[in-house]
Amino acid sequence: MKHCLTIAGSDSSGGAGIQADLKTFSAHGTFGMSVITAVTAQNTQGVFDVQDIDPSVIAHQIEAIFDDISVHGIKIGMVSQTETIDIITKTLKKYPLPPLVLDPVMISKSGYDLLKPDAKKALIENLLPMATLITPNLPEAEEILGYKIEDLETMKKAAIDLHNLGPKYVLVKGGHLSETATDVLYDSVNFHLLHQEKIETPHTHGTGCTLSSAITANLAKGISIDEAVKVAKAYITNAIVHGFSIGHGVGPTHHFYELYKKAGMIND
Ligand SMILES: Nc1ncnc2c1ncn2[C@@H]1O[C@H](COP(=O)(O)OP(=O)(O)OP(=O)(O)O)[C@@H](O)[C@H]1O
Ligand SMILES: Cc1ncc(COP(=O)(O)O)c(N)n1
Repeated sequence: MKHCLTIAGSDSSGGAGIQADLKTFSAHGTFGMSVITAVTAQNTQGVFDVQDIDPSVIAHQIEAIFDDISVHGIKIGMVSQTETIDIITKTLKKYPLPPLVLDPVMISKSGYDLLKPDAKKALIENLLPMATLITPNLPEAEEILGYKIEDLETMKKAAIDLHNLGPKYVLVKGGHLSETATDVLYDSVNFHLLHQEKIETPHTHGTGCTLSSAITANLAKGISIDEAVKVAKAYITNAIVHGFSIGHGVGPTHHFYELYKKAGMIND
């Protein structure tokens, strides 16, 4: 069995962050482990509070895992502040690393800053070059590059410019496009377009977390980058199709729909 590690923030409502990552790892038949960078108080309606975890505790979590257990894939999500990024970078550099997927989480769907604006520089300089793959959404790619991205042509240009910042591969996600949800994968030579019609649903909490964890699990299994992203795209699309309401706002995606249906837990 492959072991996948998420280094990210906790989402008390279970739709995004560490909780979405662990569900995704399990759904892919891998063993999930976590390093918690921050604890958020959030639900389907918003983020209400954040407690950053002390950098030494972040370092100790990483060391506790790597000193004892083989890690076959790493996903990094919410990293919150410069001190957090610095300690993650410094501690990970002590170990040989498996494929590392960086989701450069900046602002929640509900509009809360999950990365302090002054930490953008550390994210770009320290974490981007360590990544096998980065998975920015359009606002994140715009924030890193400083120009507007609104169609496939500018997504391709952004992928090349982001690749020049150090990651081996780049996936620019099109969930924020107005017409389609087409993503662009750039492997330093070719573009792979992952076409998908927009699914009409309000329940998209944690889509980016889920996609990056699904890719991580696929890479941990030794699947090639283009196939890992293609299979993960099918996974997130299915998870969005079966997204559901659990509160009064933006509900989560469904990781175990087929399993629950087979077990007679879903009747539709
Ligand atoms: N309404 C939708 N229909 C189909 N696919 C979608 C939809 N919304 C997002 N996606 C897909 O979900 C994946 C995640 O993309 P998205 O742009 O939502 O990430 P994100 O904004 O980083 O998510 P999060 O804010 O939850 O981290 C991408 O493959 C994107 O194309
Ligand atoms: C801990 C954590 N990590 C990531 C997200 C982004 O997810 P979304 O944009 O769907 O709110 C989040 N809300 N919380």
